[in-house]
Amino acid sequence: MRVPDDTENAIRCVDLSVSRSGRGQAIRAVDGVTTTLEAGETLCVAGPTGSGKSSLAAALAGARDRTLSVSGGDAFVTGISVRHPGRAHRVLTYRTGYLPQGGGATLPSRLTVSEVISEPITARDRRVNQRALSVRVAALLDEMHLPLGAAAKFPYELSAGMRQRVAFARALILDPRVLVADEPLANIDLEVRHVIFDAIIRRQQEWGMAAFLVTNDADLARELDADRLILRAGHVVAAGDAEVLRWTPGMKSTETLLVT
Ligand SMILES: Nc1ncnc2c1ncn2[C@@H]1O[C@H](COP(=O)(O)OP(=O)(O)OP(=O)(O)O)[C@@H](O)[C@H]1O
Repeated sequence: MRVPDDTENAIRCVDLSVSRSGRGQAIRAVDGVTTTLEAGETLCVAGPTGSGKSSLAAALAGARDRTLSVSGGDAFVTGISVRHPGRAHRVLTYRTGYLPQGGGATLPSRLTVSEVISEPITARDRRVNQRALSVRVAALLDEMHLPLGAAAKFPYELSAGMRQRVAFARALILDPRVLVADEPLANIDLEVRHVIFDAIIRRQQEWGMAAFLVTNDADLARELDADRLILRAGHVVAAGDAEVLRWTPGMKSTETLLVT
């Protein structure tokens, strides 16, 4: 099987629609989104609650979620279709580091922090060199400003902010080409904000990691010199770079928010 590989466009959404089906009827959580994120760049997605940000992120990350389906258009992540990834799904989730919404609060409770962080590797290959893995986990703990002793602890023994940094480390363990992080700053104290910021910048500079971030934090978008995408009711209402947001005709900037 030859897996597509687009090294320029980390993410390319083409009229992408994503449906959610809960107990009731399916709804279109994301409706006709077209956007591109190039390698090495950052895109911050903002919008009010229920506007489809998390559904978009989950679809792009190839999350296994029965309530979620790509119902129109497509998106290509490093060239791999998220609508019909087929056997390339494994490569898609290998190239993409995913921090789901509430990632810190939903860590596997029976695993130690070290096991949680290394799970994306151990789940793929059980014969991994344990010593090399421990070194890698230790380096990530250090980068996340977490004590080395946290490795042997269980998630419930850590604060919410520490757990979020553990979830972030887990998203980074495979040296992803694309980071999809849903509210990466959730529960993160002001003093350690820069840890998240620095980790993203370092990887962008080292290997051109692209970052797709769900955040309503305008400061983060500014600090990362990110492009912006503003959603409302599943639609893109504005998009642009850090300086200029272009509003979709018919949308009033005052309606939307948050991103000034
Ligand atoms: N697991 C789910 N099952 C069914 N419907 C869902 C599910 N998750 C989200 N939805 C619905 O999909 C729509 C988009 O929600 P989504 O969580 O993607 O938006 P959001 O912008 O990320 O919101 P928030 O900022 O509150 O997280 C909403 O109408 C929501 O009710």
